[in-house]
Amino acid sequence: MKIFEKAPAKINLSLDVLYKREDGYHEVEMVMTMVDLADRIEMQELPRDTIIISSQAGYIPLDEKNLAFQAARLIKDRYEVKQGVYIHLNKKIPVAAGLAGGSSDAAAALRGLNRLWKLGIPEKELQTLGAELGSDVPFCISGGTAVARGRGEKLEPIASPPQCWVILAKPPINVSTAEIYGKFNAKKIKRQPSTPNILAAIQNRSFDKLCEGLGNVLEDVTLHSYPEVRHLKECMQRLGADGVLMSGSGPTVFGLVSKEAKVPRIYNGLRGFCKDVYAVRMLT
Ligand SMILES: C[C@](O)(CO)[C@H](O)COP(=O)(O)OP(=O)(O)OC[C@H]1O[C@@H](n2ccc(N)nc2=O)[C@H](O)[C@@H]1O
Ligand SMILES: Nc1ncnc2c1ncn2[C@@H]1O[C@H](COP(=O)(O)OP(=O)(O)OP(=O)(O)O)[C@@H](O)[C@H]1O
Repeated sequence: MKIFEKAPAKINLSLDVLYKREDGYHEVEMVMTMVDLADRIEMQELPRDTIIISSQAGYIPLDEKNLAFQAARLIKDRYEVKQGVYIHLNKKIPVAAGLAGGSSDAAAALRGLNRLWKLGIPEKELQTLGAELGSDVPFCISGGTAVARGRGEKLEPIASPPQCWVILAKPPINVSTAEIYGKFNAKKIKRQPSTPNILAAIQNRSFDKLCEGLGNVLEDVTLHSYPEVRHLKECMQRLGADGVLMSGSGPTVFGLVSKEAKVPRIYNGLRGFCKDVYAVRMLT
């Protein structure tokens, strides 16, 4: 049997860091939502006890470093599944971009293998498993829009933001999440927390307040270390996006745009100097 799962990209509408924890992770509070830029994952059962990963993308690991491989191994070990699986990743989400591409693949593999092997694992339990693979994986299991707390695994689903266009642009650099959290100094934050403002904007269905409320405390760290990200953010603002923010630890910058007529101008303006540009919708 062969099954398919979609693995959409996420963006952070807010990202507040409360403090650094004893375990080295940071306690966060953030609002995340999905956009309709997605990898497509194909899973096929193998009679042999093996996990094989392939992808059309030449630039991701295909061995045990791949998060989809780790997801398959975890579910096989935990539920004593003897069959194997062949997983093909049709990558569309740029890698190491701050869009949770690998995390979403891992979540899609957990959801898909739960179906393929008829394990009947409830969603909450899949999220607990996912947390062993990465902080963004639990959110990617359920998707939608949610407030994430803890290190990202404590989720509270909320209403979707007002519908709009999302323009994503990734400069040609890779940014390590560990490096950015490592350089972040919680004591030096100048900004007010953004999460309450985003929650209020969503509750009031106000696109303007959503744009005003956008905030990510990791942005200053990445913009300081990688000036090309700052340049991209300034370009997107100049081209007329209504609200602009870096997603996650970067380097992807997203712009929210309410009027469809403005999208081609911003898209084409960015494409002039940046290869990875996407105009997508939020997934509601
Ligand atoms: C930046 C975000 O993408 C925002 O959604 C997430 O907070 C990071 O999620 P992720 O990439 O799934 O992160 P993980 O793979 O769990 O962790 C990568 C590294 O980021 C740092 N990390 C991650 C999450 C967190 N709450 N605090 C941290 O300090 C840790 O150094 C960790 O070693
Ligand atoms: N299935 C996968 N797809 C993409 N990258 C993967 C995958 N599995 C492992 N990786 C590795 O994970 C690293 C981070 O890639 P990913 O695209 O998940 O980053 P990201 O979008 O910044 O994630 P996040 O937003 O969760 O921090 C890369 O170095 C990549 O080699």
